[in-house]
Amino acid sequence: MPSKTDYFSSHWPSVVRELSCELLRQVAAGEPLATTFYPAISRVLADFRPGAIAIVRQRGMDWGLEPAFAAPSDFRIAAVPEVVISSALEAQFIGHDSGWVAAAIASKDRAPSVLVVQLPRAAVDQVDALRPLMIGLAELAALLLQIAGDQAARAAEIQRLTTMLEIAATWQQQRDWSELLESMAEAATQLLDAQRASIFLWDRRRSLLVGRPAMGVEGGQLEVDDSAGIVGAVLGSGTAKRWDASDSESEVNRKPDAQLQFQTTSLVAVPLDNRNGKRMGVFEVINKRDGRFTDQDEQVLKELAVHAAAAIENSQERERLAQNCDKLALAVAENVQVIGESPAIVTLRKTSDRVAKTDLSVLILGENGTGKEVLARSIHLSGARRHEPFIAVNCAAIVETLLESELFGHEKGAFTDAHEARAGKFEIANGGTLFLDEIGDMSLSGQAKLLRALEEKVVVRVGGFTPISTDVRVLAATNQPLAELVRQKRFREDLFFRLNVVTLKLPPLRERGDDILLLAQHFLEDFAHKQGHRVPTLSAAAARALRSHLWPGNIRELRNLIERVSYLCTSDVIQPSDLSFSQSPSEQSDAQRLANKSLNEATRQFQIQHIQSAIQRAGRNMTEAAAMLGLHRSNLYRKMKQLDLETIDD
Ligand SMILES: Nc1ncnc2c1ncn2[C@@H]1O[C@H](COP(=O)(O)OP(=O)(O)OP(=O)(O)O)[C@@H](O)[C@H]1O
Repeated sequence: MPSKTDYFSSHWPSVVRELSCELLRQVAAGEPLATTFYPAISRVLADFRPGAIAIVRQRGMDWGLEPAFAAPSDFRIAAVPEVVISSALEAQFIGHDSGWVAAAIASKDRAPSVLVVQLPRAAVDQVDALRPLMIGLAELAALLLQIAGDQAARAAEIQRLTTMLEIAATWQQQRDWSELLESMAEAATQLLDAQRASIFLWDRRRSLLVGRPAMGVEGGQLEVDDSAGIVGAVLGSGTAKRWDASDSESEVNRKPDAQLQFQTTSLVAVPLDNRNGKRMGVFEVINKRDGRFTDQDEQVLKELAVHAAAAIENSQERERLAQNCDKLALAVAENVQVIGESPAIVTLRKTSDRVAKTDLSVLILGENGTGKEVLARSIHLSGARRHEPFIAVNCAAIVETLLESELFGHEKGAFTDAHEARAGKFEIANGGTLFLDEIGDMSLSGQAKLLRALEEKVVVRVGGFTPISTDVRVLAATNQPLAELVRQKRFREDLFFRLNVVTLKLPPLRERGDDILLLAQHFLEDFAHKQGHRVPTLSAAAARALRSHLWPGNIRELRNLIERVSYLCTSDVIQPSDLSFSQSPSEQSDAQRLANKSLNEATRQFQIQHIQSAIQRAGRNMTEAAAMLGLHRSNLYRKMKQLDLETIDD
């Protein structure tokens, strides 16, 4: 091969120099020479009236046309006498009496090739004149072929890297573990033009390599001894290895072949190491379709292995995170339980467990502080949405003008204080649960907008135009008699039915019997734990006092009371005198508190309160309490049983 400075100097005839300038300019401009090369040579040789022109190249034992240039379609390689080609290779140039002249194309790393030209008989005399021209053209062809070869190699490298990046990107997004391994095997078989590929992950504990995918094996997974065969050797040494039938048979482990009913004839295996260099396994590709695996195949597999190891590690990390997340959700769910063993609560828990598994809308009814939000959270945490957000909105706490923006969000400048765009609760809760507390307090116009969002599953931010799809489960709660509000036209009937697919009613604490003590115990343990104290016990009298209190503030009141006791009581046993029941505002007016009740219920509640008050005033002496109430002691007991009150022995 001449060096670049030779082209335009010494021995090239000027026409070849001119042609080289023209063709190199084309190459520099990125124009392919495939179709222009032969016409250009024909021009240079025009005076010799050439017939056929071509570059032939050795292919195994035969000769074929040089694929880089498009030879004329009527060129018949068989017409070129073999001796012309072989002589040219030996002597650089030959003019043969058959009319063919040929010049060898020098090349270090390409198969031998020769420029052959057929001349009319008359021109054979001019062979001497042709010699410098042919040698110059052959040297130019060598240079161009080298450039074309370099360009093709660069294009192939770019293509390979692009494919590799695409593969790596898909792997990073792959969520399913077995699909990930299958996709790795497929990419490797394609890129290396092989029959099969497997990823062997190292199970150190069992000293096994677990190979996936493994076609034909039950469970699609193959287990081999981690020191056996080539895969074992690569795992142990950390260096890549190639093998084919000409190598020692003893190196391969034939057991997998027997299991897979397959015959390994060649293989390449490289180690799979994680980012910190820790060995994870081996990536193996089997049976090159055409010949044996090359250096380049090994290199490609090594690069694939880097991406594969990263994707496998990410996927394992994701799986670990998901498991941790599950554990966390479980731990949270354990903390958010509807505590209680009273029949009403047991039934409620059964129903709520069932609805948790669905996406049905649930309306939770109950007085203030009965645990409506706790129930809503437990439904969320027991359902498929538990890893997604739980967003609670207190509809009564938001002024009407802001409700829409709170729920649906707003765009910047939508109103005076909208200094920047903000997502609404529907958007934030996307994928999860939206808990609409105090729904009975929502204005009629707010109700209309909410209904539209629920029906269309789409929201539009205030001041915006783009519909935003939402996938939200809605749980609503109220302490108001919602059906009554519908009758009074203060709550939309259509929204009522939309929210009220399932109704769960939380009973007031005073109707939950011994649940009061279970809850009290729960809070005692909780606060003692927070303070790092021993859990105090309730004296029998204190337990009775808790049981007989009316709990207008329900569980919230109980929790606050236990919190106070936990912090203030210094003894290990809690006495009735430690229980400072706070005066509820509702207790100030029985008439007000009982206003919504039926006459029967109001009478029942009045009787309960009146009896409890008498018992307390009588210092828990039942005979005295009965006397204060103008009843016989046994009548008082009967009455208390009727009212489901716990009786006290004197
Ligand atoms: N099962 C429970 N376990 C522990 N705490 C509970 C439980 N149920 C209710 N509570 C506590 O009682 C208080 C009131 O509960 P929650 O807020 O769920 O009631 P609510 O009915 O939604 O009240 P409101 O009607 O005032 O919104 C909270 O402090 C809550 O932590």
